[in-house]
Amino acid sequence: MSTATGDTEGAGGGGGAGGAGGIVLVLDGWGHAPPGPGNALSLASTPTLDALTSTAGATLVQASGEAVGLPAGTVGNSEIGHMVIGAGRPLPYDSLLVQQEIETGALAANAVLRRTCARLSAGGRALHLIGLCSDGQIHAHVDHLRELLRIAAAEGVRAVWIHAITDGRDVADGTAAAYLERVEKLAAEAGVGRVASVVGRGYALDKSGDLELTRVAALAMADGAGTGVAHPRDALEGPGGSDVWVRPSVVTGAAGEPVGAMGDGDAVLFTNFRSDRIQQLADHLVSHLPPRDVTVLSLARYDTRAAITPLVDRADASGGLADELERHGLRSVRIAESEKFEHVTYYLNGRDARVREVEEHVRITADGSPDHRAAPRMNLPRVVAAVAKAAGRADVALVVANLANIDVVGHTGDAEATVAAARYTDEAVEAVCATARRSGRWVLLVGDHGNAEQMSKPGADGVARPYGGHTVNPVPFVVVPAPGRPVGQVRAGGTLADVAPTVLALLGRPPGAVMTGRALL
Ligand SMILES: O=C(O)[C@H](O)COP(=O)(O)O
Ligand SMILES: [Mn+2]
Ligand SMILES: [Mn+2]
Repeated sequence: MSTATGDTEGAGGGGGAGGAGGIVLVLDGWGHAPPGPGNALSLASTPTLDALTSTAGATLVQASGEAVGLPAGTVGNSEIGHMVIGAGRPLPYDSLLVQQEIETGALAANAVLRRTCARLSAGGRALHLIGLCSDGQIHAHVDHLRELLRIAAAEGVRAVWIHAITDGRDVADGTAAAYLERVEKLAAEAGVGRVASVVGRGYALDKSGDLELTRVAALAMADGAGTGVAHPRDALEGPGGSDVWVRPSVVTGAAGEPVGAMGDGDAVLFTNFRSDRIQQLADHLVSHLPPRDVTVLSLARYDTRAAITPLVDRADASGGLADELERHGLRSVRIAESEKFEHVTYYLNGRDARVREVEEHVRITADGSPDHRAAPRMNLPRVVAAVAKAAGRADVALVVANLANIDVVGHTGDAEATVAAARYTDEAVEAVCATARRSGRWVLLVGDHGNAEQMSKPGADGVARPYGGHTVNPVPFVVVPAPGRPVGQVRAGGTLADVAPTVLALLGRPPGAVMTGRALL
């Protein structure tokens, strides 16, 4: 992963910039939908964004589904959004690659998976499947679990334990019971598999570094240490208050013993296709399991410290904006709060942790794990100040900043807090545009996927519930010209793949050789 610096500029020097250069603002979760009661963006007072999105420099671009390299009809997400913004082309995302390997039969023929199943079958040992149980398609999909259960049964594995992680963030809260029921049905259809533990994603998928949350999740899955329940759905009755915070619960047998603790000779397969939130748990589990000799695999490649063998590998994302800026010797400063720091560095660079000589990373850190519902402004003033500081430097060609509020607060599902987040974001955009005018820079604003424009959604039972997940809506794309340098009408019908070519054009450079996107100017 990328190196982090404090609120001051990171190390590094060199690399002049032709002209004053520009500022790219990724407004995370900034989707477009008609005004309406569930659209927090249209409900909020956002005079600056309203004016900017009504200019000739504004259009809508696609940020979901096949336009960015996701399965058709799939909502966008921050990882693929920032990867495609950086790559200048759609990238087959891990969820699409897994789906393709299921459809072609390649996953069922995977040598590592078949060898592992054969060993478990011969030795009477268990396979443990750990993953987010929903069809949110941001981190995982229960359809992938269905295929893995089918393969395990076909390969003769007789003991398969499912360690279910409940969602409530990528799908509506209050739907965990329906998904648990769906998982049990999938196991019954496959003829193998039982739920052994149920843990909320707040514990199991923490990525803030709160290792106590990770520890209690891992102990429930590995050792059967947690609140004992007779049936998986009983875990939802606990005090957690939401699907996200279902306390680590363990299904127990007649004598109160955990039914599916991990034993010597077992194997674990993580079924999330996205790494950033499960890697903390995976690393902890790998270090906790010994002296038990347990094989650990993952469905897709993870950015863990431990070497975990993936069943499906990643697409190449090199040759993007970071490589082109380096090739032209153009210095960039990347700025974001912790929640989105990896996105404007590691993911924008194509999941490449190398910090280039012409790159500086600024992480704006928050104290503790803040309650975003109560504090929707987050650390915006410090992000804006860091942007102004970088924009004031003549050696900086490009400032890239992520304004996280609309998405991070949107994920709480609290429409009122998200309206406030949108208002604060509008103020921040006005401040950045003023900085740009003072420093003679252009500004490019773009969403990475939708979220706040849809804050309610009917659940599986048809009942409208608060919805904090992402959408398939297009996102606004706006170029604010540098003072005295008009840009004219931007082209309609674009996608996130056109952002990097547009940035390079604004910097007076051609698109990268492997970029299929084209400048929208
Ligand atoms: O991980 C999360 O916070 C959400 O599940 C996905 O949000 P992101 O794709 O915007 O990070
Ligand atoms: Mn995002
Ligand atoms: Mn999000």
